[in-house]
Amino acid sequence: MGQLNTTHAVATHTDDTTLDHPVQLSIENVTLRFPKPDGGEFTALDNVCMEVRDQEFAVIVGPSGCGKSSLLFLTAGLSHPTEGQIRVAGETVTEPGPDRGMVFQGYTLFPWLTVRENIEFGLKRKRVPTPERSDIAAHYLKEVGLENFADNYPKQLSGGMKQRVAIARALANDPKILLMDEPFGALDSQTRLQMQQLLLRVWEHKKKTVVFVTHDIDEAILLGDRLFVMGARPGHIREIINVDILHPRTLSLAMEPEFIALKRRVMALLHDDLDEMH
Ligand SMILES: Nc1ncnc2c1ncn2[C@@H]1O[C@H](COP(=O)(O)OP(=O)(O)OP(=O)(O)O)[C@@H](O)[C@H]1O
Repeated sequence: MGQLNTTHAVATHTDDTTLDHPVQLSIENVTLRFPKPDGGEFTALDNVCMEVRDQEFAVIVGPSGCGKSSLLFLTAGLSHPTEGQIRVAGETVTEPGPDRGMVFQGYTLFPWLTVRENIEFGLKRKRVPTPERSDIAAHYLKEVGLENFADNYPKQLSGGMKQRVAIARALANDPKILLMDEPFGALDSQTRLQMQQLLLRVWEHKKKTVVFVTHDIDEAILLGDRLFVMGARPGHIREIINVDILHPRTLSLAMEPEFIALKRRVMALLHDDLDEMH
């Protein structure tokens, strides 16, 4: 594939700079079962294997109930696999830790702290000295465009602004991986598009390893380097799709043939899955 006559270029595999990066997240033969109320067990995830490389933007996309959130919760250390293991930078995950930053759909800011204090929260816990803390907070306030809201409380912010604070707070701790579970799911469509652009810009600056869960195919293709398409009953990885489109990416990408072809491919996979469920 070569250059397009548009603002978005399609990468060849030799352009793909993350291919030779070390593996940052490794999900190894992970099975997750829950006890059923009437006895027996329900298998939510079946032998899931995936690897995410340093600086890669990985998107997990799939139908409702296929286990996307469960996989992210396991990676966060908020729950434990029935079988298999998860490693971050080679270390087995046993509990939540500062190496994994989390941004979820619900606004999880501390309501009694200002925007600046929310962003500084993790740094304070790590006993980072005050001047350094202030510099880091100022940097991330600027990164998410909230310099003028540093002293506001969460209740004074819109939904999009709250999620910008959540992103800044997660990044301020300099995690190895940013875990994002439908972070824009509660936002109106216009704000959601703006947030996607903001996240892309921040990612293009910071090049953090990201694992992002969504059921929105457009969002998945716009943001992701690789899509892990999941199927349900039980949850499994159906296919891994490379999104060979160079950055910077903008919303106009959705009009381009490569984007539409990828969207068709993912939709076909998800529809197959729905057909199997009926
Ligand atoms: N604590 C639990 N106890 C029993 N079953 C659970 C539990 N948590 C999740 N499940 C089940 O596991 C399956 C996967 O759930 P999960 O929330 O991970 O899916 P999802 O793909 O994130 O769905 P959605 O897109 O609707 O949020 C679902 O069938 C869900 O009902």
